[in-house]
Amino acid sequence: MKLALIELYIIQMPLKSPFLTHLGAVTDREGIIVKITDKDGLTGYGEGVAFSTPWYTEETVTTSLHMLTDLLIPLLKKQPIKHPEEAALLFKSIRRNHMAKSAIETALWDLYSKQLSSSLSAILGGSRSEIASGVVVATDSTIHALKQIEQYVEEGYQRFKVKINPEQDYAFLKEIRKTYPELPIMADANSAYTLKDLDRLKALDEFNLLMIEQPLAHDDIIEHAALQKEIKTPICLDESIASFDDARKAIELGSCQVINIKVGRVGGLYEAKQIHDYCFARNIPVWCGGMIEFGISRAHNIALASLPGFTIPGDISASNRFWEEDIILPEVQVENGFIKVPDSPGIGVDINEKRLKETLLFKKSFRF
Ligand SMILES: O=C(O)CCC(=O)c1ccccc1C(=O)O
Ligand SMILES: [Mg+2]
Repeated sequence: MKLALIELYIIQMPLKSPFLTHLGAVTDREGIIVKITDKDGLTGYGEGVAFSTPWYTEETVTTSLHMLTDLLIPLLKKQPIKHPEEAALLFKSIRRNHMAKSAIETALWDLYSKQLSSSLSAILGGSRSEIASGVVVATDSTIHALKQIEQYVEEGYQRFKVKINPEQDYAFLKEIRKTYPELPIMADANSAYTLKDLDRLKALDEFNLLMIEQPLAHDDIIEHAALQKEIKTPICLDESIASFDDARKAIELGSCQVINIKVGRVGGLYEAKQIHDYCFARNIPVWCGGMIEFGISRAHNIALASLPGFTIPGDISASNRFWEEDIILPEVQVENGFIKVPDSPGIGVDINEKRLKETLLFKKSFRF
């Protein structure tokens, strides 16, 4: 792919309002932007979606920076590649560190698509010109949740996800269902329960949720299979699926009926597409998860979600859901509940250089 330069930017931005789960609050988002320039001056962008602390997965911004600087970029320097898939396979010689790998692998996909003057959506096999948009409500107050849902309904979102835990589940959902009996609602527990909570979880069946996401441990697929036999609500796995093999095993075991595919969590677009293809062939719906990310990662998610198996609106909301001003131009916009899939080369958005500069903490360059 004739790489000439890789630049890493660490940026930081406050969220418009805190994102609360039982695992803690996200008020400020740090992230890594990867820019790869080839010998013809074409550029590809990727984003590292690890958080500042390891509350969601084991990676952090600092571990990602270490992996990129000391291992992944040196690997790419040593081994020239012709296609992003070769990078994905090359990176398998390093265990896990999926978000670090994805940061650079996604930049290679953007660059590769631009080298072919094709949209990333087309390169991945996308079949949709627009994707349905869903949004997440993450608060510890029922009143606030109702207000947010009201606003998001007005903005046209097509699927609503609320965060739940044993302190905020039955009564919380009952209140929401009272106002919105028919709304497409799902709940995400981020591993707040164990099998001891079986009765609590069974009780949620009455709310007709689209699905319940990751109720049990972040690394479990055995107990989720046991739980799925006991509850009617479909289980969707997020944290438990870190790879294609994890997805295959979870489906074989009956641990879930739906999969949330996050590019960063599974190590890049190659792995994400493999999971999609496997699920699509078996009629298992998938949707694209979110990481409170900036526009570069959102743009990659939009391309991925244009694939035919993404039949449920994902956590791909507008730039203005989290940010006063995003780092891409144009920003991600939701119109009548849909986001347009760009047909211009690559991810189809430009970097907002002014915003990048304003939010920049640190920059590092690697010449090839
Ligand atoms: O809309 C988004 O970007 C994020 C949605 C979200 O729920 C989330 C955000 C950060 C970390 C984990 C999760 C999750 O899906 O569990
Ligand atoms: Mg989740």
